[in-house]
Amino acid sequence: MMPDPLLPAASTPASDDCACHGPQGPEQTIGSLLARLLPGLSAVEGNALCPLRQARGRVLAEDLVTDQPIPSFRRSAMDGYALRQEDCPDGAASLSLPVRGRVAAGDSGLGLPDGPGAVRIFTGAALPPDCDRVVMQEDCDSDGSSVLIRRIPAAGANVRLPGDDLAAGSVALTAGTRLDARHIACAASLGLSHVPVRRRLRVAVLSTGSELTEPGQPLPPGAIYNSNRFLLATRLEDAGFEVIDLPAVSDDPAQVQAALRAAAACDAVITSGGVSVGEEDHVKGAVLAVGGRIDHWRLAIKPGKPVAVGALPGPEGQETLFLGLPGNPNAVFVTLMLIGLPLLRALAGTPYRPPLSFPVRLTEGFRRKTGREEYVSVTLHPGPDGIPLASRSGHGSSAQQSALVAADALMIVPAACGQADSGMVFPALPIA
Ligand SMILES: Nc1nc2c(c(=O)[nH]1)N[C@H]1C(S)=C(S)[C@@H](COP(=O)(O)OP(=O)(O)OC[C@H]3O[C@@H](n4cnc5c(N)ncnc54)[C@H](O)[C@@H]3O)O[C@H]1N2
Ligand code: MOO
Repeated sequence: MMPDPLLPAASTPASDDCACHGPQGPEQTIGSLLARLLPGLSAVEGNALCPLRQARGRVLAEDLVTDQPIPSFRRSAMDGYALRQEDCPDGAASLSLPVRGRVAAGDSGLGLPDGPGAVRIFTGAALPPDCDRVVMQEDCDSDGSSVLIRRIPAAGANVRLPGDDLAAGSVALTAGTRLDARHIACAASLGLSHVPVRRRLRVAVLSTGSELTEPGQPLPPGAIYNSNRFLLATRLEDAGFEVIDLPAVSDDPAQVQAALRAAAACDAVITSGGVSVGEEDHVKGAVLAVGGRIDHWRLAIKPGKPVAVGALPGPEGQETLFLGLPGNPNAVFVTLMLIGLPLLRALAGTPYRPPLSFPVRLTEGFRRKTGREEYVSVTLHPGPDGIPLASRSGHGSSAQQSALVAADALMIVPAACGQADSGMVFPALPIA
């Protein structure tokens, strides 16, 4: 059977995907969770034509096909002289020709008059129809009226052919591409002033916790500042989504339910906190109380074990993706990156691509509990053999935000590894 391109490469069959059975039931791997969820997600409806200068971060709704070859005419790749085949004798060491024309970028094609001759030409200019090569001016001496060519170029030298970049009829940009400067420039080179894009995904962000105080306010005893709200909103905006930034709610079932009901009008709802097993963890219960469901809970990763994925009933009968992330800030960062963003991108119309890791070498060993794959915040330094050296940037707590702030990458320690020794090589994911 051909692998489904949507599914993560590391996906495992649904029947045996439990990395660990805790008292609350199985914990899933990231690969198995994405493999289950991604095929069921389809992109939001609603396309628009977007001016190029506003298209950054938007998702292309259709393939862009070029009807013209790019470039559309033969042009010079160098400043120099355009030559005809018949003026370039085989095996000659050098050649002197009268200069019989001049063509700069933007001039329309110019033919050579009869008789031997070269045409002064500049980079990007249309090649005269009867010429087939260009000699760089560094290989010539000229007084303006004639040119001595010291190195005779081969046929086709320094000529860009029509379709050299893209042949007519080829796909220049594929549907689902999240547009950055490269893609926008490519669309411009096709002559497009607007591109078809998908509607921007609307994602509601709700932080829960009676201990939360907004930055700028005095901090009462026992309280902390709400940082997850800013982490989530900023990261989601960076990813190109429209963020509906809701005020935090206390650990109160009625408040959480009311906020979820309102948030369900968006395409997806992400909460932080209140998703674990304590009596003050009301998020999963609130999802059920408003008529939603929890399909998955608990991942075999550290940080980020208690992650709930499900759906909320939307106001028009549609299902709104629900993602309940844990409260610890580093768990929010990791689970948003590894679970949240892939799911949201699928809703936004971007096909899943597994993250690309690179190898790093651990500098100082540490012991750890087995059973969960761990994403360790590390700083990187150049290594003698080209493999970066990785040092843990904290003590491994998912509440230690300073470790994440200092980190260059997340080093991935496999679930079965109980002793990560100095010198061992692990895969890592870049943070940015
Ligand atoms: N008996 C158990 N207790 C816990 C377990 C467990 O399996 N059994 N799992 C632990 C793990 S792992 C995590 S992660 C946390 C997640 O719990 P919650 O999702 O219920 O999160 P909270 O308890 O609400 O908060 C955890 C921690 O994070 C701080 N927090 C919460 N929201 C914010 C915010 N917006 N900005 C900054 N910091 C926030 C909160 O004050 C707590 O310190 O559960 C463990 N417990
Ligand atoms: O998932 Mo928790 O983040 O391990 O502390």
